[in-house]
Amino acid sequence: MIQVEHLSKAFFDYRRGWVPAVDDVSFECRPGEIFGLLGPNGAGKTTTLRILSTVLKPTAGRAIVAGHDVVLEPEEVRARIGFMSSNTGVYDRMTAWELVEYFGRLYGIEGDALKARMEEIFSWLQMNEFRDVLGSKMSTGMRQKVSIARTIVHDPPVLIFDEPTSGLDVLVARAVLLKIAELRDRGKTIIFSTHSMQEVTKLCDRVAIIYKGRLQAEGRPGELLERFDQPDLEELFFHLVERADADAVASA
Ligand SMILES: Nc1ncnc2c1ncn2[C@@H]1O[C@H](COP(=O)(O)OP(=O)(O)OP(=O)(O)O)[C@@H](O)[C@H]1O
Repeated sequence: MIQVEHLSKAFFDYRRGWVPAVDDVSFECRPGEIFGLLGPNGAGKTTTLRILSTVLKPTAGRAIVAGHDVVLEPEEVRARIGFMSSNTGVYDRMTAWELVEYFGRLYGIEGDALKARMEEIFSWLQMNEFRDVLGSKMSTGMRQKVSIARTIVHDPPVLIFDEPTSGLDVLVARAVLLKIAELRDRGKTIIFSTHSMQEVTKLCDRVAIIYKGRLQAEGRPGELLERFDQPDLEELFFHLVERADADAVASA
């Protein structure tokens, strides 16, 4: 379970001054649910996910992840989450098996328990045929599977994916999304960021549309279309962006 309450994060930038990357954002993600953060470039998605994964501290507000406050108990949070971003890579000189084993050990899993968990993951992700392939020799699809494997090796209840399909071809992207859906069906709490309406429509139980750091709307996709009287997610998105821009002009 993830609870985000009035979360804000501002960065100081010499050119732009204080940039409110995340501005008073609140939402909740529940177990067995995929929650999508949908927004354009620079909307504040990555900053939000970095706060949830304890990489960044918020300027204001709070976030509780798997029962622990991200600022007050970061280690408790880190033990209970898997965070995958485009930086969650593989190492050129380690094989698939060695890399996942290495991360398993970092999470404190050892011996038979680690071996059993790895066998389960390698077969679930169909990674057995490239167990012994070095990172430097892997295809993009293989690398993405290894990234998922290292993210879930400690079987965390909460999974945070920052644009997990960015830069992937349609086949690899589809395989990743199917695995994320399976993790949801196993009862995980999943949050992921995307700028793809299609991914949200296909995958998300609930979505938060974020623009310029602010949450513009949040709810089940179908419910949102009804609430704002829009025919599809794309139209809804443009409607919310135009409304936010008009509000910004009016209050300037
Ligand atoms: N370390 C930083 N220093 C200064 N500004 C930052 C920093 N990190 C993010 N920002 C700014 O905060 C805003 C939100 O950025 P963020 O990366 O969270 O957006 P995003 O929705 O993830 O976008 P993208 O889809 O491009 O990754 C942007 O204006 C960005 O330039």
